[in-house]
Amino acid sequence: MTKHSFTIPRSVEWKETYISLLDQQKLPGITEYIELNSIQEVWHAIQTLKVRGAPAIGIAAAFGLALSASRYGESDINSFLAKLHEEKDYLAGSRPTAVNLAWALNRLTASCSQVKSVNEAKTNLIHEAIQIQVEDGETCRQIGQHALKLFNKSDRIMTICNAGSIATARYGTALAPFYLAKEQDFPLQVYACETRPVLQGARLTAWELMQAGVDVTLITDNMAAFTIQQKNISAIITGADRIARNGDTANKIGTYNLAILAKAFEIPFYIAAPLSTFDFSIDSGAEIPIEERDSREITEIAGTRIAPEGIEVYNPAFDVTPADLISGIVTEKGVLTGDLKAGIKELFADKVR
Ligand SMILES: CSC[C@@H](O)[C@@H](O)C(=O)COP(=O)(O)O
Repeated sequence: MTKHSFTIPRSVEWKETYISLLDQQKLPGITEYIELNSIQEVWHAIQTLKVRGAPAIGIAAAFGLALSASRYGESDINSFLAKLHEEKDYLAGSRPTAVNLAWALNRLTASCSQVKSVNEAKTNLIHEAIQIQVEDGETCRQIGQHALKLFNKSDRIMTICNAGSIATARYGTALAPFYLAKEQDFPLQVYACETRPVLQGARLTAWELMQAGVDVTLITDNMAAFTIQQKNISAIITGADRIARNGDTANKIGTYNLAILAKAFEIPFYIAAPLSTFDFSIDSGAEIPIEERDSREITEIAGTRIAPEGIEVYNPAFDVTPADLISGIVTEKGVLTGDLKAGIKELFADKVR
């Protein structure tokens, strides 16, 4: 038993006949679990950010597909698998950027590649979805252990968005070192960017780190440069939604700004992500699909209009940080530094084209 154990609620829970989901849209004011009973409800929950963060999206989708398939009436395995693939494609379309979504769904269909009966397939799907969630918790802890070694006692670290416990099975990716630091009485201070337009930093990172007793200070996104200078920030760490073969990394909009600032201030800029966030099918970040979201995320704050009617809006949810601005990528296998393209190639040696 560690000295400090934290009790951040799980974002997704498998309940056999439904999925229980922490509604991240309502946080921090209301901690509410909703029941998802159909594949359409899972699609909608992902699309509307009730569940968000690359690994958590993958976990929710995996449970959604397993739940839906458990109710298929088909007795013929080929018709069952045809329907499974159709629903997999449907769920994969709920959000385009985080590759963990397709990765988790592919794992589910792969778990049925050798099955002989519908019952066997239904059992495998549920088992695989549970396994994805269990593995992700362990993976995130390993990421945290590797990331923590990058920091010194009393460092002040900046982050953006929420790559925390509720964005994963547990611990998070970029926030995992802060949980482990807390467990080990290793003092660190976190500066969280609020993360416009939908404020994952202010609503979620601030909330979950405070719950865990982590020393966290909230700033608006446009305070980043001044804060790095005034507060002597020693490093920046963020999560990722998709990493290309050359190390270019898509993450929440504003991440690229921070990477440029890190270079200007000569401090390290780290990405923390599991291997499931790497997309070996693409050579560079130019091939990453960037989600554009509803203009009201920008023209409104909490339902109140703040911009003139009729204004043109550009609302990309993610940006791509070029590999040459990234000092290191922390995975469950360790920290990649130097030539990221070569490091990634070695990490995925079995998948090299
Ligand atoms: C461990 S979560 C990693 C990323 O998914 C996270 O940093 C991020 O950008 C999330 O964006 P969101 O739009 O909230 O799903």
